[in-house]
Amino acid sequence: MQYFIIALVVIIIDQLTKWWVVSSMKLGESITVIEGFFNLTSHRNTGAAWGILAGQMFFFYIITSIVIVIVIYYIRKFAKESALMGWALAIILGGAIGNFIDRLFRKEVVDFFDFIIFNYDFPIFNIADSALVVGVGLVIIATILDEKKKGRSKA
Ligand SMILES: CCC[C@@H]1OC(=O)[C@@H](C)C[C@H](C)CCCCC(=O)CCC[C@@H](CC)/C=C/C=C(\COC)CC[C@@H](O)[C@@H](O)C[C@H](O)CNC1=O
Repeated sequence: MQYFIIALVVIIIDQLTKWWVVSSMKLGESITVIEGFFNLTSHRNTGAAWGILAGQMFFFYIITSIVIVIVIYYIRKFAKESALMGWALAIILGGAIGNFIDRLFRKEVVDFFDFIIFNYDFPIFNIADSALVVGVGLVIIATILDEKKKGRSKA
């Protein structure tokens, strides 16, 4: 159950930051945080990463609903065995719902983290995207650790 609270915290932080960007920055406005490396830029994306499938909201509703159902199923199934897996899935759940809320009510996703890495202006993203990427990374780590643990117990 506490994993759903973690997802809720991610959603609240995500929605609060997006609300701040929408209410206090003009579209396209950019605030330099670290010169040449990190800006806060008010951006909108009607697609997924890199703007793929722009405008295909119905597709995103379907995909995100499937992601949410699968993650909830795995939280119920695996979170008892592995707290790390529970946290990872909860963070993914929060990220998926965070962007889902934007797609439902705004018909676009609010992005603002603008990093320029080695002169490449990485696509502008948000807390929900970060949660999704970090969550997927943690699922991979939890799975590897779990396989190692199983391997040791068999040996
Ligand atoms: C992170 C998943 C994207 C997120 O998926 C979601 O919502 C999920 C729940 C629903 C999608 C419809 C389905 C998954 C699509 C998978 C995908 O796209 C491949 C991703 C690979 C990954 C390997 C590293 C890149 C990551 C890139 C970015 C994030 O870097 C932190 C740049 C984000 C910016 O383009 C920003 O404008 C995006 C905008 O905010 C909308 N966000 C989404 O669609």
